[in-house]
Amino acid sequence: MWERGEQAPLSRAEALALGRNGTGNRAAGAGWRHACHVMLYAPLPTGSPPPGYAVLMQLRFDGRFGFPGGLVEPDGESLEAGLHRELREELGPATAGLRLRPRHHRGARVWPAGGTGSGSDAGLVTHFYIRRLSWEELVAIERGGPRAPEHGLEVQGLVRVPLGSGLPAFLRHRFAGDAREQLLGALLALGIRPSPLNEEPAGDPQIQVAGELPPPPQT
Ligand SMILES: O=c1[nH]cnc2c1ncn2[C@@H]1O[C@H](COP(=O)(O)OP(=O)(O)O)[C@@H](O)[C@H]1O
Repeated sequence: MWERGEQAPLSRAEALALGRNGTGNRAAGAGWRHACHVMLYAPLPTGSPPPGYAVLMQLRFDGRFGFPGGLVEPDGESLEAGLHRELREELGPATAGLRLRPRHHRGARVWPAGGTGSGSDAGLVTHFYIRRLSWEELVAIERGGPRAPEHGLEVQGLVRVPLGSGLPAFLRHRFAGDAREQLLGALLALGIRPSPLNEEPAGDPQIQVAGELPPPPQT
């Protein structure tokens, strides 16, 4: 079972200072694997209804939702190069020219060895990036998705996150790693939050959005 890290997010530099597989944090008896995922989003064309953004996630092979990305090679591949490689594999050729920079890094979380339930003796660091696209870039990536090498294998398809009344229901899905927390944090940063008015009537104890949703009605 994945246990949520309690610590505050680390900066890119702090997370890299932990080291990589077998090269860092020997005192803890384990190296660190680094995984990078990115939220790609774009403003909708002028005149579109609020909240005015399209935000991409993907349905993974394991039935969970997550952001595009994956594990960085332990042999010196930079975080951004690893993320870019994963994007080309998962989303296809439309991402080939996409520039991903350290300034797009929005924080990292540390998952000590065994915390993923994978049985791996390496801890995991999940890095989160946010990259704004033009509308044309986003649509090109969506259209190119079926041509990606991993389409239908690791990735079942890209989805736009429903940002209106469907958001609370979307958040009930299962998410990979800390993707749900990453999504919520990114949406809040964009000024998007689930409206209590849009909340479904029967309260679901699994839905807890920054403690802002009202308690379920007493029946
Ligand atoms: O969107 C995400 N946000 C945060 N962590 C994620 C996300 N997707 C997957 N993970 C976690 O990161 C690790 C590696 O990710 P992923 O499965 O994408 O890599 P891979 O495709 O290289 O095997 C997994 O343990 C997974 O739980």
